[in-house]
Amino acid sequence: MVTLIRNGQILDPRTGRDEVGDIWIRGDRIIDASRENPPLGREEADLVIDAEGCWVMPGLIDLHVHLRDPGFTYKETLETGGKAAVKGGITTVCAMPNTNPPIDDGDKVKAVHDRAKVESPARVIQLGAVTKEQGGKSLADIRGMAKAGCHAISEDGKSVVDAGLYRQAMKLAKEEGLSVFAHCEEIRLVEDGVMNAGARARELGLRGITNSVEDVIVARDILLAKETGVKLHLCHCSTKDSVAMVEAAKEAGLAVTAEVCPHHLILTAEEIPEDDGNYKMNPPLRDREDVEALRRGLAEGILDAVATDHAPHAGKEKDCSMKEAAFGVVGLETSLPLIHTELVKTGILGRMEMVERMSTAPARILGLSDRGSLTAGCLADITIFDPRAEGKIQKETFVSKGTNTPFAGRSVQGQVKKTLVGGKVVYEAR
Ligand SMILES: NC(=O)N[C@@H](CC(=O)O)C(=O)O
Ligand SMILES: [Zn+2]
Ligand SMILES: [Zn+2]
Repeated sequence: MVTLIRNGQILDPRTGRDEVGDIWIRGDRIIDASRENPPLGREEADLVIDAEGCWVMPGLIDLHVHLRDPGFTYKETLETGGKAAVKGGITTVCAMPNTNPPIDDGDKVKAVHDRAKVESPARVIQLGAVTKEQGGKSLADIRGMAKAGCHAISEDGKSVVDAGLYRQAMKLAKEEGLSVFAHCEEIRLVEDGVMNAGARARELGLRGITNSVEDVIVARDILLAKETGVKLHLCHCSTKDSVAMVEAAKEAGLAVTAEVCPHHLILTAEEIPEDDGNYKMNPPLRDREDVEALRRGLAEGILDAVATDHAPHAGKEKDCSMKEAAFGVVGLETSLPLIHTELVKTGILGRMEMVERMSTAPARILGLSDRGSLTAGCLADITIFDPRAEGKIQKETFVSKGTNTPFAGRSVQGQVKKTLVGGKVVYEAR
């Protein structure tokens, strides 16, 4: 099967290619072709996709997603999460292991990978837990999970409190060539906080989460990574001091990378209109100066990647006071239009930088040399995005089981038109 994507604005951060052109696909790979040297006549392609006026970019890679499968399938499944991903232009997701049971051995990683190939239209990389049952007491089967292709370990949902155990995990991860994806939260500093500490929490009569909850663990984890030499990836950075510490770590030459979520880049705690559980996530929405630091960090590449931390929950777990609500918001279907509208259209991020932070950098962090680019030989995982389309975020249209978003009703510019995974069209806008 040969597919031709015609006349799109090709955006490939790995080569810097930014021009109107064609992409040719044979089977599941992109093939070497230029306008002057097409592999076939246009009539001979099995499928021709007209991408005029659209951006053609390497499929987005989301380093941080909760698919809730197995065990919490009332919130999301491999199928619904995978469909939400490709609708959002995301072709590979890293699934966090805080399922039920938690993914803590090689067989559990393999089981998700086997099922995902059948059930999810997006590619799924299952990350492994750091400790057995995410219990924080003994190490998970890190070697077995590495063999099953987990790419990284993460205790996401919490931090490993025991620094000694965490250091052992890092040493083992390094031996196995795995990264450690760190959720940074000093639980003993949380004191039942449910939103950012500050004026808005006081006005709403809610307990606050200070920046130090994140910052002290970011510092600890960077120092442990320095000692062990493991590749450390910091999840959902939300504070200005996190950005400063990542910058310092990079200047010191450490193998530290970091991600930031759309909600932390766009919303502040001050903008939380009322005590509504749909504004509750971990880490919480922060102050304006944190948001400014995150934006600067992303623009300058101190923060490497945008990841959604897609965290679906059932309606009854979110449509309530922040005191009762579960932590987490969805993001797969809204990330690209939000980042395009709020950061690219506003001039904070170039369009090429956007693609770099959402595809090329995540591929590099995961060590996936055949994704994150549109060069010949790469997997034909491709997102076709119309930057002109006007739209609104409407939960009613979500294919995720989760509708817990703080962005409902918001106007956005840009829409995913088609998503290809391995050369096959897996999503098409109606
Ligand atoms: N981010 C969240 O608020 N919630 C996540 C856990 C996590 O990412 O830490 C979840 O699993 O629901
Ligand atoms: Zn987390
Ligand atoms: Zn998470």
